Amino acid sequence: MTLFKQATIIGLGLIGSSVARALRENGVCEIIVACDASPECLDKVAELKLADKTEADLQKAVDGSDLVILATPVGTYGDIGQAIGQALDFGATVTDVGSVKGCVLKALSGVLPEHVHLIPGHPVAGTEQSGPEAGFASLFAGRWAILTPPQDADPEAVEKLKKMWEAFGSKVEIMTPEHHDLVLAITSHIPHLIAYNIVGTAHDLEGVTDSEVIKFSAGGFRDFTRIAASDPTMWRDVFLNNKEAVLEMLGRFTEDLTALQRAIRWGDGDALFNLFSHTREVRRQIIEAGQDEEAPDFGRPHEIPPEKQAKD
Ligand SMILES: NC(=O)c1ccc[n+]([C@@H]2O[C@H](COP(=O)([O-])OP(=O)(O)OC[C@H]3O[C@@H](n4cnc5c(N)ncnc54)[C@H](O)[C@@H]3O)[C@@H](O)[C@H]2O)c1
Ligand SMILES: O=C(O)C(=O)C[C@]1(C(=O)O)C=C[C@@H](O)C=C1
Repeated sequence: MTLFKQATIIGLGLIGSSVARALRENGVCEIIVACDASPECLDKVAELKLADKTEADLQKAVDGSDLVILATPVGTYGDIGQAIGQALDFGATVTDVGSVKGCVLKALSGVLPEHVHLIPGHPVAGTEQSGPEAGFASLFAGRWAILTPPQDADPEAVEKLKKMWEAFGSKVEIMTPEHHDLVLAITSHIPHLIAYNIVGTAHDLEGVTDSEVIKFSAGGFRDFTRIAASDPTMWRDVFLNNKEAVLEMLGRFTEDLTALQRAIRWGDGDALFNLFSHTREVRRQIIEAGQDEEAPDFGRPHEIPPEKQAKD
């Protein structure tokens, strides 16, 4: 289904390159232009034939495109917006895939011209890997794509973008950026913070325990190390740009952790057992939802091709 004439993707890492593959595989646009700050990345994109054209210059890259997708760390948006603003085609749609949404309008609405449709987006799908080789076309299939259009957004432009994500196999939900950032703070951002912290603490203990923390790391810790291997630049920008929601959710998390600490100290087995039973039920519900085609499937595992999976 051809929805756009020419799509420019800025940032051809894991997500941008997956978008390029999905655009092509599903015939969503006629021409794909790839733009990235890294010459090595653009060389790889050309070698993998992920785009019809590679272009290092931001203004040249967006010229003639009716769709521009930002797929760089969210902290880069302001500078990119400044650079492309005057070069955008009349009536073009500008969207993004960033993990934080409140910051997008703040960074871009002042620097983009009035004639473009700015519709922020976020595919809730990813892996811990980075770069154009890590991407794959089916990354978004069966996953949510969240759009956070401004209140005065053009309904036709929103609908077209919704159709693009649906063509990739995603289910689309529309919400406010504030709601997005609060929900994702607890379901995605804090889990990453916890993983970074526990792996960091364990690494610090290495000296004390004579390397045994890593040597005897059990399944649970290994799962944390996968998440803690995620891209440092991307996640630095997530936390700096979703500060309020993350700090609010972290406050609640810390209170609950203190309650657990107290239960352990005072031997309150019932409190521990009740919480662990409840969380087991949450997991069961998530798995069930993932298997039910009609239900939300946040818990459904990715169909990650074997060659793109984390190596243990
Ligand atoms: N990794 C995930 O699981 C995931 C999931 C959903 C959304 N996201 C979001 O997608 C975006 C990209 O993440 P990723 O995982 O693909 O990262 P990545 O590190 O794999 O790729 C980012 C690419 O952007 C390029 N880049 C950086 N600054 C640039 C600039 N100023 N101009 C042009 N190119 C620039 C880099 O060279 C790199 O090729 C982020 O905003 C992230 O929050 C990531
Ligand atoms: O599966 C993973 O490795 C991810 O971290 C993906 C994940 C997530 O937290 O679920 C990470 C960041 C995103 O913005 C969306 C998805």
